[in-house]
Order: sequence, then C-alpha cells, then structure tokens
Amino acid sequence: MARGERFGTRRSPRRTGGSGRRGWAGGAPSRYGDGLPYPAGAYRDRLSAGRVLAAGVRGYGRWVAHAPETRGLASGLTALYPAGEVMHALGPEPLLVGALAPPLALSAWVGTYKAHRSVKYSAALTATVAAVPGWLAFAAHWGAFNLPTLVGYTSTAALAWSAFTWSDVLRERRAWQARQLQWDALATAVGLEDSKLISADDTRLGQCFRIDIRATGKRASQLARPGSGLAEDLAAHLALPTERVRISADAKHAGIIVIAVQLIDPWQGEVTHPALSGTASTGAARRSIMDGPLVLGLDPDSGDDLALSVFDKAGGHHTFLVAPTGSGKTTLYNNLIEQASDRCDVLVMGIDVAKGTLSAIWGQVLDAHAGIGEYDKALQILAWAGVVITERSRASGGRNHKPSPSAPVLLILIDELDEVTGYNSPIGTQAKALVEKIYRRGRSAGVVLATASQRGVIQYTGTKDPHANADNKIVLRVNRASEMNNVIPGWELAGMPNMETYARGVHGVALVVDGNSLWRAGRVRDLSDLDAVEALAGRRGAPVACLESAIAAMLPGYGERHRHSAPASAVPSGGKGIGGGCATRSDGTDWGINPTDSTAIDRLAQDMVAEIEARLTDMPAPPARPTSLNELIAAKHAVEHADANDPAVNRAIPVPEHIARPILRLLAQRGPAGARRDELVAAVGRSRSVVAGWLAILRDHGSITALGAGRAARYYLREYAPGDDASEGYEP
Ligand SMILES: Nc1ncnc2c1ncn2[C@@H]1O[C@H](COP(=O)(O)OP(=O)(O)OP(=O)(O)O)[C@@H](O)[C@H]1O
Repeated sequence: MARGERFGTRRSPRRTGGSGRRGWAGGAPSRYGDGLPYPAGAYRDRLSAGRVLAAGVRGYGRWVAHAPETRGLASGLTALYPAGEVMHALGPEPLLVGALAPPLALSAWVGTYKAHRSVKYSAALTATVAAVPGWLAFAAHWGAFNLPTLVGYTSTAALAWSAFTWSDVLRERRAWQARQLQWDALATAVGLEDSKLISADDTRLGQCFRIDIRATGKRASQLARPGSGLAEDLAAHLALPTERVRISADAKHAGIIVIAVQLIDPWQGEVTHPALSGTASTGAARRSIMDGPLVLGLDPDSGDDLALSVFDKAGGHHTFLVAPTGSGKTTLYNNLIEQASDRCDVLVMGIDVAKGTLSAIWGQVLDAHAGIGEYDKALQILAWAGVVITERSRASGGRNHKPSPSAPVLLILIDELDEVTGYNSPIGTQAKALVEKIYRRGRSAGVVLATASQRGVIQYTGTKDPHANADNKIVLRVNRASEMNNVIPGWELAGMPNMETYARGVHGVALVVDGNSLWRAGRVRDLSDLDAVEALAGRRGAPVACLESAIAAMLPGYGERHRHSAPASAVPSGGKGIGGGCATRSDGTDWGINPTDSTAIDRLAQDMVAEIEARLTDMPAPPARPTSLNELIAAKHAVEHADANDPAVNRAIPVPEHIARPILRLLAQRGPAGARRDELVAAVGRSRSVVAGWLAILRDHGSITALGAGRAARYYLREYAPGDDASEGYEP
C-alpha cells in the first residue's frame, strides 16, 4: 500500500484544512503520529472509495467511447427511463412536452439523410429522437415507475436500439473501423504509425489502398521510391513477393500514397491470342486505324489491354522498341503486324535484313518487305516512304493525314535496326538519312516507323532520332536495369517497373510508354508459335488498302515489288494498278482497289461477305407465326396510349432494349436521387410523349416507380424508391 500511503500523506493537510507545512511536514504533533489527525487507514479507505468511483466513471467513459453511437444510445435510453419519473414529479403540461417531437424529428431526418442517404438509418434515428419528447410527455402524465410502463419502455427502447445499431450506416462504419484497425496494425509494423487509411477498393487481383501519410513526417515521393523498402516490408507482412506490392504517390494529393496489393498471382494464366485460341469474332469487317489503338497484350493488374497507338487524331506515333535477343521481340512484332494488317486503312511494310522472319512469315500480308541481306530493298522501302511524306505534305500543306483505304497509313517495321542504321551497317549512311526523315516528318503525313534494336545506344540506332521523335517506347525483358535508361530516362522516378526483374521467369513481358509518359506493363499475347502465325498470315492475305495511285506512280520499282519476292503463281497479273497503287476513276479519284490485283479483289470480296454477315448476325429471326395488320395497329395503339392503358395491357408490352437501357442506366446512376422526366427524355433521345409512354410501361412492369405527376414527377429504380424497403441494398 505504499502508493496509498504516499497519496494519503500528501493530501491530508488539504483535507484537514491546515496548511501543507503544518499538517505534513511541521506544526504540532498529531494524536496519531505522522502529523495525521486520523489513523492512516481511514484516509486509505475514504480515498480508495473515491478512487474506485473515479475509476468506475473513467472505465464507463472508456467503454462508451469505444462505440459512442451504440453504447451512448443505450446509456441515454437507460437514463431516459428515470427521467420520465422526474417529469411526472415535476408535472409539466404533457402536450407541451410532446409538441417538441415533430421539429426534432424533422431536423433529425434532414440532417442524417443528407449526410448518409440511408432511409433505414435516418428512419431509426428520427423515430428515436421523436420518441424522447413523446416518452417524457407520456411519463409526465402516467408516471414511469410501474410494471406495464417498464415493460413497454424496455421493449420499445430495445427495438429502437437494435434498429439503429443494425442500420446499414453503422454496419458499414463498423466494417470500416475494422479495416482501419487492420491497417493501423500493419502500419505500425512497417513504420507508418499515424498514417490513416482513406479508402480500400477491390481490384481485379487484390486491393488498392489510399493512405494519408501527412502525420507520419514522411513524403509520398520518399515512400514511393523503389529504394524506400516500404513495398518490401508490406510484402513481408502480407507474405507476398515484393513485386506484388506497388506504391505510388497519388497524382492529385501530395500527402497520399496509393498501395496496390496483388493477392492473386497476375502471371498464373497464359495470354493467348484470340486469333489462335479461336475466341476472335469471326466475320467482323476490318476496322479503321482511327477506331482505336492496336492491342499487343494484357495488363494483368487492371485486366486492360496493353495498347499501342500508332496513329490517331494527333497524327502518327513512331515506336522505339528495345529488346535483347530472346526477349520476345519477334512475338511482339507478330502482334503488331496482326493488329495493323487488320485495319482497312493501314499498309504495313517490313525490313528484317538480319533474320528475315518478317518476310518469311508475314510476306503476303506486307505491302513490301526486305528479307535477309536485301539491303537494296530496305533502302528502296525507306526511300518510298520519303516520297510519300513529301507528296502527302505537298498535297495537304502539312495538315494531319486522313487515313482511308486508298490513302492508308504507312507503317514500316524495322527489326534489328543496327543492321540498317547502326555503325556497322553496310547501308548505314544512306539509311540513316532516310530513317531520320521518317522520324522527323512522317507524323503528319501518316508514315510511321516502328524500329527494334537489341540496345538503345547510338551504336545500334545510328541516330538519336528514335530517342527524340518516337512517342512510343517499348522495353521488353532486359539483362541490365541500366539498359532502360537508354530508352526511358527517369523510368525509376516515374515508378515504372524494372524490366530486368519484373515478373521473373515470365516470357513476353513488356513495358509500353506513350508520348505522354503514361505507361503500362504487362504481357504480350502469345504469338510465338511461328507455324501458327504463318497460317494466320495466310488467312489474312494481301492488304486491301493501296497507296494513292499518283504517289505510287512516283515510287521507282513499287509496281514490280511483288515480282521480286513472290513465286510467279502468286504474282497478280498486271501488277497493282497504276504503278502498284489504287486504280483511278475517270474523274481521277481513287477506287480504293486495283481491279487487276486478283488477291486484293479476293480479299475485298471476303471482307464484304464478312461485313454483310457481321451486320446480319444481330438481325432477329423471322417469327414462326405472321402478325396480322390488325394486330400491328392494336399494338401501335397500345404503345401510344400507354399512359391510359390498364396495367395488365402495359405489362404485356415488351420494352425494346434501346429504350430500356438508357432509362435504367440513368436511374441506376442516380440511385435514391432519382431523375426527372425531361432528363430521361434527353437520355433516350426520343420525343417527350414517346418516352412518357415507355415510362408508364416500365412502371407497370415494376422496373421503375414514379413519385408525383406531370413535369414534377420523379422516377426511381424500384430498389431506390423513397420509403421502399428495397432501398435497404443501397450502399452510401
Ligand atoms: N508473349 C509471349 N508469351 C509466351 N511466350 C513467349 C512470348 N514471347 C516470347 N515467348 C517465348 O520466348 C521465346 C523467344 O521469343 P521470340 O522469338 O519472340 O524472341 P526474340 O526476341 O525475337 O528472340 P531472337 O532475338 O533470338 O529472335 C519464344 O519462343 C517463346 O517461347
């Protein structure tokens, strides 16, 4: 009891009203010795009781503080019962007390519904708040301390407490608190005490957390830096490999970091190519290059495409690819050609003077190609590209080229760039000037380069133009991280993955960075089986697009290019229109096809059949029973008078997809806020009377409900209807 004694001894002078000096240290000796007027045990007992009481109050306070809403409400409801008896004793006018209920209820509803948009939560709280003056008024008149009132009060209070405690808002809040606690434990373990979890979202492979780190005294850039060790620490605590935890600074808030955790292995499945796996949509017509970027693979993080834009509204985008041997370069080029040759307004040419793979596999799909040792042809292709740039620029005055099948984008792929422009290339000097011209002037003229080299240094590229003028940079698996600096300086600071270590053991990984430095890493679709790819190329056939005839006529040797490379049987009689370009009409405009090129005509015919089939696939099958004219007139009448119809009649009218979809989508977006009729009219894009009819039909189908009438009417999805129990599912 040393503590109690010390406590008692120090406090005694004040309790006895004496001065500290006299009672404690000096003054007249006490009857009980030690300067105390009472036995020491008496102090101990009195003070211990006080301490117990204080400890009890403190403990109770702590207990309530743990769950202030539920425990506070329970305490309040308990205290309210005797308060009723006090009211009875005071005897105020019960009606006056009860009159407080409506304004209290109104303010409780407005305040809570605005904040949480939960009918259940607001209803429970409003009923509880309104019941307080109601109870006091009741008790003022009838008294509280009698058995029937006690039973009634206890059960009503228990009901109110349960409704509040199990409302969706509190359930959600408890779940969030549990998550926050989990994060706090994790944060303490990795040295991020005082950080705060802001949000936790499920992603395709795991979860993504946003953490407020302002109170930690650390900077987001510091924590997101690869060497910070935070990712490794988190991964260790979550028992995951380090690369499955990614940390980045929030782009919009310097005090927040984003932690993406992959709980599922992103590389567990193969990324097959739809054209080989049989999942490609058959019969679809070729699209335009303007319809969207080329797809090379999959970003396993998001499930999004690993896309590459070679031409869009901004013009052409050159591509600079760095890929050491065995890293999957050929496979990536296979994807590039497969995608580009599937566009109706792109012509692909290939230069692969080292290994000749592009010519050997894709020869018939390419408009021109240079294979092993064909340096002259390589120079010729590059020179043609230069003429196309000059002539298109002359015709357009430097405006961005508008691709079409008769004026296509020219995409030139060069594999092993060092063989063409590198220091040791036999054609280095001539090729360098031609490649530089394409890199510098090809963008607006629709002439685009994609060059691949094993390294990104000038000995391999021969020129700095790929670094300066290629918007797209692609890095495959590299042997040293430093190699990435040659292609994408600052990659580490930008948070891009290290392609030396990224997804170890996985083939075909690629980092794709666009002109805005937006990057995506993922896996290239597997087109590594060259036999299968060759068969695919055979099915794809010759390009349908052809160069402008006037320009084609200016390209030396362009009309004869297929004679050099293809077997005699495959050479179309008469070459490819005038100088190998598109044939022209009498008014001088291009047909977009060379009538003497049998392969192009075959290809075009196949495409036309495919397009017709694609358009016919969605046509409904003719009904088994014909519909009479009278039935049609009756159906038209029923739809036009839906507002006045019997609900049973409306329920029998099917709502077409193009009407139902925009209405239901808008109402789902709005949730409990609902939408006005004019907003739904705008969403459907039909006249007001037509949409009003369909709204009446949808209402009778039970898909939507409406509150109010005419212009003031507000529409809701069934589950969001105000006051409807179905709104329970709504998540604030
Ligand atoms: N996207 C991919 N999916 C699955 N496997 C791949 C992928 N890309 C490459 N591979 C594997 O890696 C091997 C090498 O790929 P590829 O031939 O494309 O490399 P490369 O860089 O062209 O090699 P080299 O320079 O020696 O010709 C392939 O045979 C295949 O097994």
